[in-house]
Amino acid sequence: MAPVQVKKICCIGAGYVGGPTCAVIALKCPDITVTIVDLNQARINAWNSADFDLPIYEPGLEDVVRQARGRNLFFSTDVDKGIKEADLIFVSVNTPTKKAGVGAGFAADLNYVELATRRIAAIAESSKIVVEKSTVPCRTAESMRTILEANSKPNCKFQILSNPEFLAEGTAIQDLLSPDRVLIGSLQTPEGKDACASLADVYAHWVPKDRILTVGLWSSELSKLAANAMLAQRISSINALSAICEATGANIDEVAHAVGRDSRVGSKFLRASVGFGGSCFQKDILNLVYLSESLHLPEVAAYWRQVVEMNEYQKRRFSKRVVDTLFNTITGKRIAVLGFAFKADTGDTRESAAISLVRDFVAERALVNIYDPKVPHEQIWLDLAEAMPTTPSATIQKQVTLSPSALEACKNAEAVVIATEWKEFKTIDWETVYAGMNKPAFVFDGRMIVDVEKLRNIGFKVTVIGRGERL
Ligand SMILES: NC(=O)C1=CN([C@@H]2O[C@H](COP(=O)(O)OP(=O)(O)OC[C@H]3O[C@@H](n4cnc5c(N)ncnc54)[C@H](O)[C@@H]3O)[C@@H](O)[C@H]2O)C=CC1
Ligand SMILES: O=C(O)[C@H]1O[C@H](OP(=O)(O)OP(=O)(O)OC[C@H]2O[C@@H](n3ccc(=O)[nH]c3=O)[C@H](O)[C@@H]2O)[C@H](O)[C@@H](O)[C@@H]1O
Repeated sequence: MAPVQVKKICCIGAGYVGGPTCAVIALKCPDITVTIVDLNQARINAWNSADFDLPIYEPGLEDVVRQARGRNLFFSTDVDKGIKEADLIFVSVNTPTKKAGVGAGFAADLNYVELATRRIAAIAESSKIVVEKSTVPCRTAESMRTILEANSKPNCKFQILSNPEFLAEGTAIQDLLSPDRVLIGSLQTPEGKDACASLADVYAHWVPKDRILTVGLWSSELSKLAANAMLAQRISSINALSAICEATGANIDEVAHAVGRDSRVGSKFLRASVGFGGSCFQKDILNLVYLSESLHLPEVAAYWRQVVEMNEYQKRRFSKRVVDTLFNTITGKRIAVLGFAFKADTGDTRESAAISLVRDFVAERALVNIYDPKVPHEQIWLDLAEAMPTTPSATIQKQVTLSPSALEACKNAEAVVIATEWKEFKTIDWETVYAGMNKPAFVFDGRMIVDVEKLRNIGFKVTVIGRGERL
């Protein structure tokens, strides 16, 4: 059997990964019809909206969707039709951390993957290649195969591939158009290798062949967890060093620069911060911790767990530094929090460090003004309610104000806290901010974006992550 030429792709899950990934596939493969399906009607409506008011904000995404939608890119809630017509199906559903039951707080909740897989088995009338796009624990493909084989019609054969996604939010389109690598894992059987070649042909429409890596299924699944764990580990390492810098007078920017110039270390992903956020780093590391424990490797589990613990410490340490600096109390004081997304250029707030900061400030009975250029206000209220389940919503609403601009958020504040590195925060009119603040006016930069000297000259008391006060 030769590799099949893929003509119709269905992607189950129209989220941050399924949407951009398959939109780019449609853009680059005009000969392939791509249908992205989701159970969430509101999300699909937004993808289909006449004014391209897409459900996620991602630079360059609208342009891609404008070019391909209606041509060979379709969004639909008709999951069954999508499955039936496709010869290749991406499963790109959410895999959050389990909240209850065995492995709660660590293991990945594979319920959505299983439901999607069962739906494929129930609906498919012909053979298909099923691709795990979601990030899953090692050997999930085996469970998917068992479910498919046990429930499918006799004439349907399924090949399972692992094709983890490495895009980062905020740069998703750029990452997809020019990936460092595309990873495809398959069983090393002739059928598995053929399926792998079929998917590789799809990517070969625009990705150079030497960037398409083909490996075994389990290596592919584990590589995704490993990549995220190692990226997050770099941030926790630099953040751990930032605490030493603050205590000694060293400057974390200078340390990161000096260390990163060693070509074996490399300069990327060494920016100290108020803590990493995003939907995946913590989830995927906890998943790795759970996997290690299940494999009776407690030392390995403890090693990776520390990456997450260091991140929690970093967030706590930062809010404590704010309280300590404001004379050990922030009760009744107004604090402007600039940025609520977990990083710049996204409206996503999942696991954002800003949520922890605001929660800590509210617990200290401060008044908090929040401004973010992209995060919808309803999302901020939802996140705060979830972060403070025992605090009445009336209390949260009384203490927290959502501001329409950075300048507005800073009015009458005692302190400005920069939680997200949005570009516009680099060009704030600090003189105007200073004039409108109570004195002494403090700035806490959790992202190392302000010009410290300039702000000190204006009169601000400036605290930057990873910088001690000693000169
Ligand atoms: N967000 C990111 O930047 C990245 C995420 N990933 C991984 O990709 C996967 C998806 O992540 P996101 O796109 O961020 O999640 P998401 O939550 O934005 O999207 C998942 C979508 O799947 C839909 N869905 C769930 N079950 C379904 C079903 N049975 N049928 C149809 N639709 C269904 C949900 O309604 C939702 O819209 C996760 O495993 C994640 O770890 C991987 C790389 C990057
Ligand atoms: O599996 C995933 O979901 C994705 O997770 C991350 O992507 P993402 O979380 O979107 O964004 P990153 O740029 O990695 O940033 C994550 C967090 O780390 C923080 N960060 C990043 C880099 C750095 O040097 N310092 C730092 O604090 C960011 O501000 C952000 O809060 C990975 O970079 C992607 O390769 C991966 O596909």
